[in-house]
Amino acid sequence: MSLPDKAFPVSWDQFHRDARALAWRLADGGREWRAIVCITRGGLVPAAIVSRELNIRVIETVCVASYHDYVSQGEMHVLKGISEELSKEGGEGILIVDDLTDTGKTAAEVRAMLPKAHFAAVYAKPKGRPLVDTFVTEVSQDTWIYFPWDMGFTYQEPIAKGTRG
Ligand SMILES: O=P(O)(O)OC[C@H]1O[C@H](OP(=O)(O)OP(=O)(O)O)[C@H](O)[C@@H]1O
Ligand code: HPA
Ligand SMILES: [Mg+2]
Repeated sequence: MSLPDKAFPVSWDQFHRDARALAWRLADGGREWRAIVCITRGGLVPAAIVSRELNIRVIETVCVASYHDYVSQGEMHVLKGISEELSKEGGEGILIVDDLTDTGKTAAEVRAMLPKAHFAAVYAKPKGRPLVDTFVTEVSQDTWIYFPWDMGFTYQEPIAKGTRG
């Protein structure tokens, strides 16, 4: 599979703001969460921010891998599941956190483990959106989101160089 046409680069500042906006939305409902289950690895970063804002002290991971070579999604591997203590009662009172949902396959896999949990992601693409209870920004399906932890500073050609023959 090739890279989607459009790029949505996200800086650390922007990600922090968007993750905080997610926390505000979650706080609006006035619900109390007994724990966060974050989907590694991308969910670790928003989970740190949301847990700080909502004062949630119990953080569990569920370790899922499916994108094996950057943009191509393959078979889903659950490398580490969720503790029995947190899975009880179908995950009632649990907040699942991820950085984004794209096709929705990762979200569907984790939702099946915790059917009563609330699923939150910072960004959502249209295919994954129905699987998310709370998100901040929708990004089109033909857009790749570039997260700050995947990026580095590189030289950029001047705009004029690319536009003049
Ligand atoms: O909706 P989907 O099409 O399933 O894709 C969304 C998932 O893909 C990315 O994780 P990835 O599997 O690349 O692992 P990572 O979080 O370790 O980077 C992202 O962090 C989501 O968890
Ligand atoms: N960006 C980064 N990681 C991803 C994406 C994306 O758009 N979709 C699935 N994993
Ligand atoms: Mg992930």
